[in-house]
Amino acid sequence: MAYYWFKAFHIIGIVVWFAGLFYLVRLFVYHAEAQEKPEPAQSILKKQYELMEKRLYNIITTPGMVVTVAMAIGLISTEPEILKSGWLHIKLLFVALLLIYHFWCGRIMKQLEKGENNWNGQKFRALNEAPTLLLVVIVLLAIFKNNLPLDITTWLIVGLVVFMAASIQYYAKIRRQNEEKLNQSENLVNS
Ligand code: HEM
Repeated sequence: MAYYWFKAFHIIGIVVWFAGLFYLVRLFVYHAEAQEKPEPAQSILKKQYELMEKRLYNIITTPGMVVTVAMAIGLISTEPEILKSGWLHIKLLFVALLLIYHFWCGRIMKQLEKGENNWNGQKFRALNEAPTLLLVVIVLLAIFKNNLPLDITTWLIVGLVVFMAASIQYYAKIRRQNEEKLNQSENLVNS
């Protein structure tokens, strides 16, 4: 029975962790764009995003990670045989990448606070696609385990995820270009 409790809270931890990671990097997008705004808007927005990022990272994202990992340790300690499974070893490689991404985001947060990060919104938007790919691969490994099919269906699904991520980036780019054009024509009318 303990195994099911660990698994339930493992999945709850994952949901919380990913919600935090996705929202954090979205805040980085707004934060980076705020740095291009005129004063006093720039300082006001910067302060607000710093506060939101810190709270999100410390109260949601990191606890989500801790719960996920702690419950995984619980799962393994109740069924140590699992440690011999090949799929778990591969999954752990991707989880390691996810952990690196998590702490790297924490570093970016501090750099933004000190004004030491000069990434633009576009770069952060692209960065926000990385956890999507990790999520898909890790969940597929956890579900299919050693039977993960590497046939056309899997590649079609991975291709679809990449296509969706690229389409979102493309749509955001077109929308920003239209906004810039609108702002330029408004400035022309006002001047
Ligand atoms: C320290 C890192 C992790 C370890 C050691 C770990 C280990 C495990 C173990 C032992 C199970 C039980 C497998 C079973 O009952 O068949 C499990 C289930 C699961 N894990 Fe993880 N996990 C980790 C992180 C993650 C992450 C980051 C995700 C998602 C991105 C994830 C997704 C899942 C899912 C969806 C299940 C349920 C699979 C099922 O019931 O068939 N895990 N994990």
